[in-house]
Amino acid sequence: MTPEARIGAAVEILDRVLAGEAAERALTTWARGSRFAGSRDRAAIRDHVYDALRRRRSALALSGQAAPSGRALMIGLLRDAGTDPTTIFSGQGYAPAHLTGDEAAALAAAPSAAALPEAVALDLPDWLVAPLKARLGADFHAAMEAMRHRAPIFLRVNAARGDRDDAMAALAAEGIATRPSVLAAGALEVTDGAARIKSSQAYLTGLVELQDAASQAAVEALPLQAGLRALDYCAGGGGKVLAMAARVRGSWFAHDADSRRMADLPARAERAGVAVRRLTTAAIPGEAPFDLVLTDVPCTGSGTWRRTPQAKWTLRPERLAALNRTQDEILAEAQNFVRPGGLLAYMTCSLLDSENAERIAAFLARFADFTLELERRFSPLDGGDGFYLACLRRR
Ligand SMILES: C[S@@+](CC[C@H](N)C(=O)[O-])C[C@H]1O[C@@H](n2cnc3c(N)ncnc32)[C@H](O)[C@@H]1O
Repeated sequence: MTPEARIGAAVEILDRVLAGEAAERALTTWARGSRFAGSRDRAAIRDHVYDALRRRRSALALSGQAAPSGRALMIGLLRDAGTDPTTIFSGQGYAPAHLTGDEAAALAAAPSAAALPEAVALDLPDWLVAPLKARLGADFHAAMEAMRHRAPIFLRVNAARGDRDDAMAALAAEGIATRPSVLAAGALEVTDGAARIKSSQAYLTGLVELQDAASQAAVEALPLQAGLRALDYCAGGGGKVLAMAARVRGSWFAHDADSRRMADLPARAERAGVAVRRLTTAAIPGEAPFDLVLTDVPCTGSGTWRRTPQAKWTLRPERLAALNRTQDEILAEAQNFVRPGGLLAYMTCSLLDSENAERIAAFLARFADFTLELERRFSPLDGGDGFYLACLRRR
């Protein structure tokens, strides 16, 4: 496909996403109906679509148009990249059709990138600027600029299967280039060949797992002693419990309010060479107390919006408030299962204080037998996703 045809495909897919379809689904549907597209084409189109979704607000402003559409976003994105959109929207061959009179007039009247208001230039909903500034301070601008770009891909080396050098060599032999990340001892950043990861032997045999480096760093910061009994209370697919189990020997338990979310956990644990027992909510009291209860709670995911940019635009204050209530409830439930002297760990992939330090302050005000022992905050400027960890010790 020509570069113009790829942009035409992105326009088509973006229109479906703007009409309410999930980006992944729209990309897959398009690829199924477009067998002529090779893997490089699909990767380039995917990049266009995700760039446009991350930079939806600035791209629309740079197009000069009022209503978002695939064409408007791609016109704005091209302008942002310093390309004259009329050279791509040429109507020739498989290129998208010429700019209409209205599109050309809007483009001529559109502001320059330098003239965009802060929230528009940084691609943020207005209401999130103040809380993010409060949290990030002097890093606000650089961190939000980082969030406008594609996130790096990280692997976690499974210490139960091999060390970092083994993993780098095995991956390199399969055409996947990596470099060590400074964020976590077991983290590798993928620099080439990411599309091959899931079919590689290193992945299929459990030597490496896909996991963001900040998540890995948070798990590495947990004080884990060999022989401990630990419950991952919001286990989902098991990313955290598998990372903990790879670090030290212990008895590992996993729970999720929606047990279907743990469906893949047995296969992942087997691949990783660790044992994790799944528990229903009713079975937890029979196994409690635990030395460690981890609550990797549902959150806005504001630290991961590079990967899930649609979520940035759909979040509303009411949804954030509802999440805060759930976060408080989960902490209040989970503390029941921590032994005296044990640890309650709280994690989010959010940058917002209202989901992080404020929840911990609310918890400590309510449960006087816990003290804050450790707190870590990660921003995209550290290299991985935005992430938060608090460890609370029960007296
Ligand atoms: C951020 S995800 C967990 C991700 C997972 N720990 C991982 O590393 O792959 C949050 C999980 O909390 C679960 N959840 C929501 N409400 C819950 C509750 N009241 N008790 C336990 N789990 C809950 C959700 O079903 C979801 O799977």
